[in-house]
Order: sequence, then C-alpha cells, then structure tokens
Amino acid sequence: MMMTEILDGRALSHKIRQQLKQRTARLRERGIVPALAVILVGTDSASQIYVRNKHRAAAEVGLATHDFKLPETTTEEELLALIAKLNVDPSIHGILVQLPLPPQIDSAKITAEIDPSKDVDGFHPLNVGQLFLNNPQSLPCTPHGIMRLLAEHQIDVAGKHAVVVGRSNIVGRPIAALLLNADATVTVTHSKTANLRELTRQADILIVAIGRAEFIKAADVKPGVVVVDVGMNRNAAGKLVGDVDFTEVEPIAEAITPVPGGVGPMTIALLLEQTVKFAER
Ligand SMILES: Nc1nc2c(c(=O)[nH]1)N[C@@H](CN(C=O)c1ccc(C(=O)N[C@@H](CCC(=O)O)C(=O)O)cc1)CN2
Ligand SMILES: [Mg+2]
Repeated sequence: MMMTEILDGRALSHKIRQQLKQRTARLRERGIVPALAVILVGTDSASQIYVRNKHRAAAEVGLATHDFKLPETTTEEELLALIAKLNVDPSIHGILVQLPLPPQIDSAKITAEIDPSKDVDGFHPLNVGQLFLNNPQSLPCTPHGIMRLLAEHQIDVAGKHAVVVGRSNIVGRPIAALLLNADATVTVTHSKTANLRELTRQADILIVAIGRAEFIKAADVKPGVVVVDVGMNRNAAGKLVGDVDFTEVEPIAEAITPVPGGVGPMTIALLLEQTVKFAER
C-alpha cells in the first residue's frame, strides 16, 4: 500500500526562513536593512493575528517592520496619503495592506496606488498583468507558496490537469495563471460552475480555495490526486478545518496539504522572501 505524502508547509516555510536569515545578514553587511511596512485598518480579529504573525516572522529573519494600525473609520484618502508617503520612502522595500479592508475603502483603488516595485503581495494590476504574460515580477504570496510546496515535493505540473476551485484575486485567479505558466492544463471552477464535482473528479492536481468547510469529499476526487487545500474555516466544534474533508480524502490522495500547517505558513514565508528580493535589487 502507498502512503499519502503530507505536503508540510510548516517545515518548508521554516527552511525558507532559515535561508532568508542569511540573505538579510548579507544585506545588513552592505548597510541595507530590508524593511516591510504593514498596514492594518480596523480590528478584524483574524487580520490582527495574521499581521502579528507577519511581524514576528519578519523579525526572526532580520527584517525591519513598520507597523501602521489605522482605525476602522479610516477614509480612502487617509489610506492613500499613507501609501503615497511609503512609496517615496527609500528605507521601505515592501508595502502590504492587510485584506479585507472596511467597506468604505475600495481595495482595488488602494492596491493600484502601491508602487509596483514595493508591492510584496503582487496585487497591483501591473504585477497581475506581468503574471498573466508569464513574466512575473512580484507574485501573490499564497499561490507562490503553493508552487514552491509542489516543487519541493518534486510534483511536476507540466501536462497535468489542474483543477482550481475558486476564482478570488488572492488565490484562484493567480494560481490558475501560475499553473498555466508551468504548462499544466488548467480548469477554473467556482460557485456558479455547473457539475463542479464532475470536474474535480478529473483533476490530477486539485487546488481548493472556495471558503466552504470540508466541501470536497472522497467521491469528488480520483485516486492518486494531489490536493492543495487553501481553506481555513471553523467547523461547528470551533476546530480549524480546510475546504477539503481531510479524513475522507487523505487515504485516496497521492499527496495532500494539511490545515493548519499547509498553505498558511507558506504565505508568510513567501511574503518575507519577496521583501528580501526587493531589498536586494
Ligand atoms: N494583504 C494580504 N491580505 C491577505 C492575505 C495576503 O496574502 N495578503 N492572505 C489572507 C490572510 N493571510 C495573510 O495575510 C494568512 C492567513 C493564514 C495564515 C496561516 O498561517 N494560517 C495557519 C493557521 C492559522 C490559524 O490557526 O488560524 C495555517 O494554515 O497553518 C497565514 C497568512 C487574507 N488576507
Ligand atoms: Mg494551511
């Protein structure tokens, strides 16, 4: 019997962060302190945790972080003014605005104002376009982390049928582009897709980012599938679960990411790596 390979994002993120420590040390020897500005608007409790984790991970690898915590009532103009200031500050190499933003702020307008050469999230329309033209400059951290996790486990996507469930700007759309750039045959499905489960059953590689707890069951996958679960949901018992029913799907899969400890930690590692890359330029 074959054992299912667990795609351990915690372990790989640790390895990446160790490598980044050396790169930040070399930058500091050259008198460059790689610096990341993190902007959090409002008091969303999950966002507060993610931002705290980003600060902690950044400090561990030797990055400086600049913390901007703005009130829930912040206007679009106020946020744009802060971004304009950070864009021209030569001591800042990366700028990130934690999403989601409060409803009075148009997040598309905000991401379009970040200097593309400081856009560590890869959300600026120019960076999105470069990704789609297969000339990426800065990649969204979660999809980038997924590709690195697959590469680390020698999972070649070329020629494979990759099925993406979800079409968000943060995960679904960019991972579809990255898989296509890597020569996969890509099907993108979403909440309006007819017969979605017929499509997921055809996947060699299944990426699930639809935001519904344990949505993918054993009957929705074929034996030997590689499953990447981007979901983070609380179930009725308050336990963190993915968009894939891990207990059902794991025995059928060739490889699978756990939740937690899969894609999530990779997101933060790739954010730090992009900041270091910008500082090295
Ligand atoms: N500006 C951005 N906003 C958001 C992004 C992003 O990449 N850029 N992604 C998500 C949130 N996110 C980072 O910001 C993020 C979410 C989760 C994790 C993570 O490590 N999750 C852990 C579990 C954590 C828990 O126990 O609750 C895991 O999966 O193991 C990292 C980053 C939306 N906003
Ligand atoms: Mg995870």
